[in-house]
Amino acid sequence: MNQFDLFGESTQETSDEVVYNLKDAKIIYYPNFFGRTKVDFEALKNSLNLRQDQITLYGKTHDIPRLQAWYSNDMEYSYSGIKLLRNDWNKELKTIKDEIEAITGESFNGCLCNLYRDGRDYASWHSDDEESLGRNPVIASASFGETRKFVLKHRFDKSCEKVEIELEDRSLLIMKGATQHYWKHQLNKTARKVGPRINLTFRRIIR
Ligand SMILES: O=C(O)CCC(=O)C(=O)O
Ligand SMILES: [Fe+2]
Repeated sequence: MNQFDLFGESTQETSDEVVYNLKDAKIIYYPNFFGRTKVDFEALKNSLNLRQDQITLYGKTHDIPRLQAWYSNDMEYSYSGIKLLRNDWNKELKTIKDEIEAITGESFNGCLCNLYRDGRDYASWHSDDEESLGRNPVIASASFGETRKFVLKHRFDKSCEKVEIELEDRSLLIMKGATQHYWKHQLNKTARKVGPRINLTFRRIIR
């Protein structure tokens, strides 16, 4: 049990902390991390400058299977050949960022926002291992809306079992240590009829 308070008052409210003991990874899950935050789903969604970005693979251009937006102080961001348009922090993201920073002791200067409109939207296997994040980045991943399944698999050791985590509304997942070097992750598609989900991944760009 990890006791903490998002607004610095003393409180009996607690959040369970689930620590995953994995080879070559440090992953902590906080269900209901944002239980008392004032930001709600619609306000958050409306605050984001979400866009349909495109990716070019083998000479063909496709819509990526979700909407996204990039927020940061002044850093541009790109991955897999997608260059994101930069936005200035807004009130909603600042509130969420402050709450995460208070608990993790980290400081983030960027946030990649994803909107999964329904079960057809997803994120395919990748690691958040862009050079701009440096070695052993801390990624803080906040979820709002529909619960969706997040899966991790070891990149090299096939004897490691896949790890599945149901990322619930108002939860926070921290990935740190060597996780991005040794593991890939994805956000599964689902055939179930599901509502929208917003995922915010706070990052620290170092160059
Ligand atoms: O939606 C998620 O939970 C994962 C998103 C993700 O992996 C990313 O943006 O790098
Ligand atoms: Fe990722």
